[in-house]
Amino acid sequence: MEQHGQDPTTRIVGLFNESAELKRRTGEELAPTIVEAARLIRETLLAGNKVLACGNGGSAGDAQHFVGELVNRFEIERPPLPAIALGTNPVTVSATANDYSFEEIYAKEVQALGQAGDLLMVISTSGQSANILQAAEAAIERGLRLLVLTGADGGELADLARPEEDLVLRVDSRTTARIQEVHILILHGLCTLVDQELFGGGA
Ligand SMILES: O=C(CO)[C@@H](O)[C@H](O)[C@H](O)[C@H](O)COP(=O)(O)O
Ligand SMILES: [Zn+2]
Repeated sequence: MEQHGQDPTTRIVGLFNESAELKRRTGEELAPTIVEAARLIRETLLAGNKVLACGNGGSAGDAQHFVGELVNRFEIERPPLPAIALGTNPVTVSATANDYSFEEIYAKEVQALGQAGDLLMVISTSGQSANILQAAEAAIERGLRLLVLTGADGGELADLARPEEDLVLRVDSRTTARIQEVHILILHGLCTLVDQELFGGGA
């Protein structure tokens, strides 16, 4: 809810309350689906496959953050897990965007790196970013499964997800920043469950 015209301190307290309320509500709505998403990640890794992740702007950072925690570690000592954040090589991204289109930057990497059985995590608060939609389409074509983190009404991205194979975690808000704040909590929840269910650990 927009609350302009307030003094800055009140505005900031309002932001914290809005974020906390959305987190509380999303936890109640999505906890079982987050548990299923962790199962999808676990099945992918146990089958010897890997996780790819992508997003734009802040969500690109979220994809990289999550991958960092899989490859390094989260809360316990455990072996590194195979995960790759897409879009992190400026040479690949600029060449693809320049020679083809910005819409293809992630799809090309999915075609290059994705193998049947891998999981592609796509993060888009609107569910409408063209490069993310093309990545999801390329993943489906190559036999990957999708884990969709989105917001708003899920956009075309949520519609691409197949009920039997993919999972959608949709945060029920229209504000990009608030959705991203909840996405980060979801990602940390997934890390905790991966630690716990694959290695018997976690705080
Ligand atoms: O971090 C933020 C806003 O908090 C921005 O960088 C935001 O991620 C960008 O505008 C993205 O391009 C939005 O894309 P999407 O989430 O709609 O796919
Ligand atoms: Zn941001």
